[in-house]
Amino acid sequence: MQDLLTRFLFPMCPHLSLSPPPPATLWLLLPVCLSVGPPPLSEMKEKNPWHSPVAIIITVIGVIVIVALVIVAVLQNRPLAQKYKYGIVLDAGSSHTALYIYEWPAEKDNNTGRVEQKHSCKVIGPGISSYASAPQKAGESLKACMKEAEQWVPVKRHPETPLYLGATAGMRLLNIENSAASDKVFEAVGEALQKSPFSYQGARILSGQEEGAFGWVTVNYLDDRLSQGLETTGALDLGGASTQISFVSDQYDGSESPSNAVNFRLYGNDYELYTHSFLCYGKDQAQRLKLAHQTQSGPNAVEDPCQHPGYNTTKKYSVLYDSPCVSNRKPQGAPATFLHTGTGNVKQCQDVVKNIFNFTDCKYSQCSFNGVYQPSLQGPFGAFSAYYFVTSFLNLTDTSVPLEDVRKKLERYCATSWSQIVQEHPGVKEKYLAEYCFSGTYILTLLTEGYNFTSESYSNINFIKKIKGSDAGWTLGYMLNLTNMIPAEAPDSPPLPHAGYVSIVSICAVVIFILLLFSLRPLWARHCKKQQIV
Ligand SMILES: Nc1nc2c(ncn2[C@@H]2O[C@H](COP(=O)(O)OP(=O)(O)OP(=O)(O)O)[C@@H](O)[C@H]2O)c(=O)[nH]1
Repeated sequence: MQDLLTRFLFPMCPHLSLSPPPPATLWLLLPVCLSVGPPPLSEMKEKNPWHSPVAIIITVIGVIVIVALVIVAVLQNRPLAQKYKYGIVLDAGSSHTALYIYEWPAEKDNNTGRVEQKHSCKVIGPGISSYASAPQKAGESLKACMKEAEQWVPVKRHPETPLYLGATAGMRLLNIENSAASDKVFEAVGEALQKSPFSYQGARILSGQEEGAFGWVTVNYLDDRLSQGLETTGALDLGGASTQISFVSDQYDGSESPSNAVNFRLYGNDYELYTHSFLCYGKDQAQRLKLAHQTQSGPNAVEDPCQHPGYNTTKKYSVLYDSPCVSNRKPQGAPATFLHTGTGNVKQCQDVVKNIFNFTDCKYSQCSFNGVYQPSLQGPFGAFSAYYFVTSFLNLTDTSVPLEDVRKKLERYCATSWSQIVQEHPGVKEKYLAEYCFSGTYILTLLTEGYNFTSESYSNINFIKKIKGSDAGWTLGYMLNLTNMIPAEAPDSPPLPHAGYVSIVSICAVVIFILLLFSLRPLWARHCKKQQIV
């Protein structure tokens, strides 16, 4: 382009220069050429207005002003080197504890930077509620993950990084059963966490409602539905000891069954959320409920349609009934153990599973089960935790597959002999392998008969583990809430990005310079005439 200007423009404006100026200034000289206009042919060789001091001074000042403006624009709006803040949440669940480290840009105003999961660590051993008889061990069990966290969070950020521990259904049950033991576990856990270099903010039991609501916040935050005010996704969480359902329904304003309502104002939008947590209906406790139903009469042996043919193991009554979910049903005079064998029949398994639900009692306009109000299902749903573990193992995450085909697939899986199942999945823990037939059947029963998903609405469910790299679960929503990371009102966003500011300032500078040259046109004309007279 510069070559073109040198070759074609300057011959057309010979009054500007005897020799072409340096290429970088060609563009700046172009408006001068156009504004001044060519002098009479006779003068072309003798008079060159560019050689006048006025022209040189104006050009130099113009160039300096433009360069200065562009430098100021670039420096003023230069994005700062990215610095991060961190937050840590320990999810003390019934089956195990997991630690999550979250990270977000430090320089964002109003805490509006996007929060992402940086790392997670699975604590070795059972959930903290299992340490009721040896509370110190609950604290010790967290040490390895806490050490890992110290390495993931930069040392200079340690003192300002908040550390929270939230306990769910396992501790809810222990608290019901033995509140003194639950306090001791929290004491031991608190002592261990206070020794960490982070800013420990305390440990507490989340209510079922909080667990459901924060799971819903997590899913919708990660999907950017809250910040953009889009239709929200419902959240289905299946834990070991409890299960949660949370969604927004046009039909629900909190007037019917107000205890299921949670109100949020997020990014300038109001949400009236329906949420319910069913204690004892997590995957592990539901299996206890089912086995308790099967052992009502205290038999020596149980033939279980939810176990594979060929499965057989001896189980203790004392272990099976060691939970507040079933302890009051322990059969009198039962033997110490029973032989648990499998027949692998899904239809019969579903019939047994249905016994743990009460589908008939309902004092509201409509219910899910156990007399709990539930408005009509609405919108898409994200199903996570054990919903995902089980459906992904069984290859059932594709909800566009008709429910009938899903049932047939499960039927074939349950009917497969136990020895074949063990042989085909050498890397999977036997504890999990022994559960998938029951868990798959339980999930289908809970969704269709419990929550009333139909063959049609079933396809609105997405079985998910992570969203954009962060685990789906209540922990992120909990931290966002405690650190006020979601503003109630929509934050003001800068009208332009950095590159936009620089471009606009540069364009304005060039335009001002051209206008300046045009405004000096009469002066140029006089100057040229003077030269002519001389
Ligand atoms: N198959 C399989 N099951 C898992 C895995 N991890 C956890 N589970 C089981 O899935 C169920 C749900 O796990 P979590 O979401 O961690 O539940 P939790 O937090 O312990 O339980 P709650 O306190 O009720 O929330 C439990 O029965 C776990 O034993 C896994 O990797 N594979």
